[in-house]
Amino acid sequence: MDETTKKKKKTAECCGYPISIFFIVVNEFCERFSYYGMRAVLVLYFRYFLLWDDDLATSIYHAFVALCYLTPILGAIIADSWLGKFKTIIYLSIVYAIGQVTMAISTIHDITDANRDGTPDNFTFHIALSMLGLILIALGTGGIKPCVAAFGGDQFQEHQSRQLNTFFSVFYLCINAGSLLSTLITPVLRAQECGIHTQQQCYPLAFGVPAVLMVISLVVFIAGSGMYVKTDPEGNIMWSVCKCIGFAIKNRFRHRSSSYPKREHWMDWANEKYDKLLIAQIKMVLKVLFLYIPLPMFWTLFDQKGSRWTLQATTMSGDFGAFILQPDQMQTVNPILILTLVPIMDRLIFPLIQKCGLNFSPLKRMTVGMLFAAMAFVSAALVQIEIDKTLPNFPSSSESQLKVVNTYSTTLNVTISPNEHLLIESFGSSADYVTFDHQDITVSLNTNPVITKAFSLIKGGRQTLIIPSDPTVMYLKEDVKSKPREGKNAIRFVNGYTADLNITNLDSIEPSATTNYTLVNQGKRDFVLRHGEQWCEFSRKFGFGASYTFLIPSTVFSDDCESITEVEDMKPNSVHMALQIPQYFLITTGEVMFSVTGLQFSYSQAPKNMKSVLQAGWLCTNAVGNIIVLIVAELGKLPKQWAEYLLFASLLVAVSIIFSIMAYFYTYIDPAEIEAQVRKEQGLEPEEMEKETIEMEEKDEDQKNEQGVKQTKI
Ligand SMILES: N[C@@H](Cc1ccc(O)cc1)C(=O)NCC(=O)O
Repeated sequence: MDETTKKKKKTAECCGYPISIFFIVVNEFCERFSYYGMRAVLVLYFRYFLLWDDDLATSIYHAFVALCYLTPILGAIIADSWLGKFKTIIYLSIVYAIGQVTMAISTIHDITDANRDGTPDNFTFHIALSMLGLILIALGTGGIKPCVAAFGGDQFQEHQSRQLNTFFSVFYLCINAGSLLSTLITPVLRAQECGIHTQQQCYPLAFGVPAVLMVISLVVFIAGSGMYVKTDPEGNIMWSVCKCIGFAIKNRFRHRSSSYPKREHWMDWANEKYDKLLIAQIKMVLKVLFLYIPLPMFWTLFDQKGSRWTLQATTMSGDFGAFILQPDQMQTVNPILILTLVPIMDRLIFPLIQKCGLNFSPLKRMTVGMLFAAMAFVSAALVQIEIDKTLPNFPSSSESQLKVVNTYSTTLNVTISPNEHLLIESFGSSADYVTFDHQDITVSLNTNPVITKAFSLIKGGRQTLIIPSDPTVMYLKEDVKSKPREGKNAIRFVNGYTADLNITNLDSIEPSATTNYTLVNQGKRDFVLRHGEQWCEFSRKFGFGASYTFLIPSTVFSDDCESITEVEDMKPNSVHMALQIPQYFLITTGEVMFSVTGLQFSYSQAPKNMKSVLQAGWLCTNAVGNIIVLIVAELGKLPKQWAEYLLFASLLVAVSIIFSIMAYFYTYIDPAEIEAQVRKEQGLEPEEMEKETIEMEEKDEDQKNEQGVKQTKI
């Protein structure tokens, strides 16, 4: 059907739904698979392929997500004023697919690995290519986002309003089915090994599969081509809207004297020059955009699932008996709950509320959704308080902490000036860290003769004083001072053997030396210790987030590794990750009430020619929410994490109260009805009216030049 045709065509239906919806829903499933699948491994790619540090990786990741929610404005402008939704989706999906392919290519290390050592030789090439890929992806995914939902809505006829509401729920289910599958699959693909010259983590596969899914998404969308209802772009509507608003403000200012009668709405000051229909449409959009002002706060809390809550999970135990859950996998609870909650809400809760005679209007649902999100953060705060009880007492920025490990042959009396006395047996350690509020210390050992040595401790750090078999060379070794990342365990070895030792996956250690920390996953791990022909095997079962120093004695080979002792520098996590389920349940219930409803509301309250614009406005609230997260992260945190969670919860409660007041004064409209009424008032038939709107806009510039601004005194 020609895009210039203005009337909706009668569409083929199945069970009361337009068949074209099938293609849109499958397209959305594939696209969200592609987006979330790529996002799931993106930070790891930055961190371990491009070798960026944690801060840079996290900042670029959040900046990318924010960009993905800002580009919808561009997509909406292109769709509503130039290409129409159908062509915009096709063209921007091509850009998106090219972006995904570019991204996948940028992860092939063999392209620049001339020396075949498994790492790229030209990082600039990989960074440039991946940034280009990400920009194209952000443009594509953000650009099509407001168009796809609105285009789906356009497929419904007026008599299908019940089906239209179900469509938005099914649409949301598809988003979450796609994202759930991809967030489970792409990390597994990434963990495979692949490569031409050397075998490395398979990022090309982890990014390649989302690229393929994006191509499939495009093909599916094109396949439905003949069945879609395609509404026209209305000319440069955004430009007309801006000019009309500008004129209203200017005209109001010109007539600011009290001798001019007031007008019902400030936009009515555009009456002299602009068409009544356009003014009525702008009023509708502004009313909704005004309501959006408090909404970013919801996303600020919601998007912390991926950051703060995942970090919280790294301090918890993911041992569920039958399976082990990694901290970042906990996020998949969100789409799983969406898939169960959306049908329950739609089929059970909302109809039940309606049956009870309660008016649970969209804006009320959104307010309740915000309150649920606030409760989720209260729940997160309670969990945090439980975790804090089990966390070590880390030093403040002005303190230093010290532990002593004795690998000398006898028990030692260790005096740390001025008045710390520790009795430490051979191959043992002090019970816990001793905290100092000064850095310079002197250590004395009761050896014969007494050995005394001065040390300067690291401010805000944790260190261990290693006393080797020759105590005169005792030395400080820096310890981990936060929970190891991703729930892993940090381990190291002190070599009390008389010669160099080789330990599986570690460099050779000299006698009396201590290795740096190595991160090991939860579960049983085996290490082989070797010196020349001699070897023994040492096994240890690890939990989550602990840190150990293993002391290897000189008798290690004669007793088959039995005599290796373990010093627990940091206890394993003991609070179970299942305690996060209530907060996930609350935030997801909030999401269903807030986000699914917001999507429907944005569509239903927008005039026909500005539906994508309003969808973009809705998505922008998400971008602003992400930017707030970035700012809060930069400004620093409250000293206690639970206090920060409570602060966010209180802010959202305050915002939801403001929103409920704003919502109270909002009157729901039927844009089509208002438009018809304005047309009637002007005595125009619908088509005549639309023609006139376009003509007026075209004439607008000429009129301005010929007559100047028409000044009518009212
Ligand atoms: N519930 C989110 C999707 C999601 C899935 C997995 C995660 O780890 C986080 C979020 C959702 O529906 N978002 C809307 C969208 O359009 O993507």
